Amino acid sequence: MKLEVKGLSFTYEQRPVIQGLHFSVQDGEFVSLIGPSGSGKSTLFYLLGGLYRPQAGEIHLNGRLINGERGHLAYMPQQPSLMPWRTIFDNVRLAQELTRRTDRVRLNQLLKEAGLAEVARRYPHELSGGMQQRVAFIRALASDHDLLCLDEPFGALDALTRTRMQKWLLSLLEQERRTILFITHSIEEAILLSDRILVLSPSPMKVAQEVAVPFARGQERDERRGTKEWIRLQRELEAMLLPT
Ligand SMILES: Nc1ncnc2c1ncn2[C@@H]1O[C@H](COP(=O)(O)OP(=O)(O)OP(=O)(O)O)[C@@H](O)[C@H]1O
Repeated sequence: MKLEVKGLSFTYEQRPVIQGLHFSVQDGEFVSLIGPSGSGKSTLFYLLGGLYRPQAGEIHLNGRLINGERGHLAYMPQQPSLMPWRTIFDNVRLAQELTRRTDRVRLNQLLKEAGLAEVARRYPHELSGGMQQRVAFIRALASDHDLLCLDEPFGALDALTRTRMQKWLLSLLEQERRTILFITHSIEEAILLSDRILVLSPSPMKVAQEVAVPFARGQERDERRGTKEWIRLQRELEAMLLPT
C-alpha cells in the first residue's frame, strides 16, 4: 500500500495550515510524523481520510488519486471517538462490519492482548481514558485496510502501559504486514517504532527534515535505547524541533 502526497495545501478560513506538503510512504513502512503542536498533523490525517478536501495537491494510494475520498485507510483519531451506545466489543467490531463478516476470534485475541478482555461487554463511559484509547487503537488494527493512520495512539496511556503497547505493536508488525503513518510527540517513541521519521515545520506545515532510523526493526530495537547512537539521534531530532 504505497501512499504519495504531492504538493498538498490546506487553508482553514484564510489561515494556511499545510503548504506544499510532499512525502511518500512505501508498502510495509512505518513512518512517524513529529512536529510542533498545532502545526497541522491532525489536519493532514483528515485530508488523507477524505474528511476534508485539499485546496491544492494530490493524495495517491497505490497510484490512484483519492482526494476527498473516504474508506481507503484505517484512521485512529486523537480522541477515541467510541460510540457510547455500543459495547467495547461492538465498537471494535465496527471496523470489520463495513467490509466483511466479523472475525470474532481475531477481535477477542486483540482485546485480550491489549488487556481489555474483561471489559469487552462494558460500555465506553465505564472505561478510563487510557482504556478507551486502547479500544480505539484495536479498532484501527482490526480493520482490513493495509494503511493505518494513528494519531498519538499511546498519548493518554501511563508510562508502563505505553511501553507494553509499543512492544505489542512491534510484535504484531513482525507477524502481519501493515503500512503505518504515526503521529507522536515522543521522540523516543518515534525512534523505537519507525523506519523513517518526518520532522515537520510549524504551520503552514511542510516536511522540514527526514531521518532514517539506523536500527533494525523489531522488538530487539528496545535494547539499543541508551546507546551512543540512540542518544545522538535523539539529540539531533530534539535540535530539529527547536524553534529557529
Ligand atoms: N476546524 C478548524 N477551523 C479553524 N482552524 C482550525 C480547525 N481545526 C484546526 N485548526 C487550526 O489549525 C492548526 C492545526 O491544527 P491540527 O489539529 O491539525 O494540529 P496538530 O499538529 O495536530 O496539533 P497537536 O500536535 O496539538 O495535536 C491549529 O492552529 C488549529 O488551531
